[in-house]
Amino acid sequence: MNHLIPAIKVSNFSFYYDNRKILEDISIDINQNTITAIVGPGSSGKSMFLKSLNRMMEPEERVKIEGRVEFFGQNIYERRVNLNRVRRQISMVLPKPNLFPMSVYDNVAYGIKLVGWRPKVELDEIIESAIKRAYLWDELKNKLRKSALELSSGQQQRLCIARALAVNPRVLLMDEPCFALDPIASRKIEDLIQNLSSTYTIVISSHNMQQVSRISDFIACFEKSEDQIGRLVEFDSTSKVMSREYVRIK
Ligand SMILES: Nc1ncnc2c1ncn2[C@@H]1O[C@H](COP(=O)(O)OP(=O)(O)OP(=O)(O)O)[C@@H](O)[C@H]1O
Repeated sequence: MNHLIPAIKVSNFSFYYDNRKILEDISIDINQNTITAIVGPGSSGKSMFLKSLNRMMEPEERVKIEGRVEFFGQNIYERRVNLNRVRRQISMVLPKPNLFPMSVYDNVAYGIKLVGWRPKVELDEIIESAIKRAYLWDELKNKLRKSALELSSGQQQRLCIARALAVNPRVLLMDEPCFALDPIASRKIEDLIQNLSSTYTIVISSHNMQQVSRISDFIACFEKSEDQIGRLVEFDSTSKVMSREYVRIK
């Protein structure tokens, strides 16, 4: 892969919760328009790491951080950073669809309205475009006023992706996006993620190595050592990590 440009550059990042060290000394470049998969055993800090990339875990009394997370050169943990802007540009999708009990349309509109008022015509256009980018338009164009909770789990998760896309992010963080889905719905999400990577930078956490080998360009392997601290132990292109994995399994 030529001309890799880091969208997010993490340097010597450590994360503490209630004075307990959860992640230690993570350094990694998340390259623009690539899919980076975070893998590792349970409780190795994958979710905390993802949430650290858009400052969802805000440093306060219980949360402390060390090191830097730079988004196109700007440290997002600097005080003067506009947090709403960071979270808009680095958008997150959670493991289980977290839609509100409102219509399909209103769910996607929700995030846009938080950002500011827009005329109805413009809102309609943004919502249509986001649903199209999530490859859901054909399925949902006649159901925009129906409750989002009536959709299948796979459709709900893709609608969450549409909602994340509607605010025009540059990076999509996806924490086990296929967690609650059957294999067919999972494959649709995988296809969608691959298509989106030409426009967006994507970071996904997953327990499913087959899925990771199918869709990612880079793999970051986290481990939890005896001291219960999560560390990055390997980061390389997917082909290299998978070939080493193959040798280990053999
Ligand atoms: N809300 C929380 N409060 C306190 N500690 C937490 C919280 N969420 C996670 N932790 C702790 O942080 C550590 C890392 O958890 P995290 O959820 O990031 O791991 P993970 O690798 O994503 O796990 P899994 O694969 O099981 O989802 C664990 O030791 C966990 O107990």
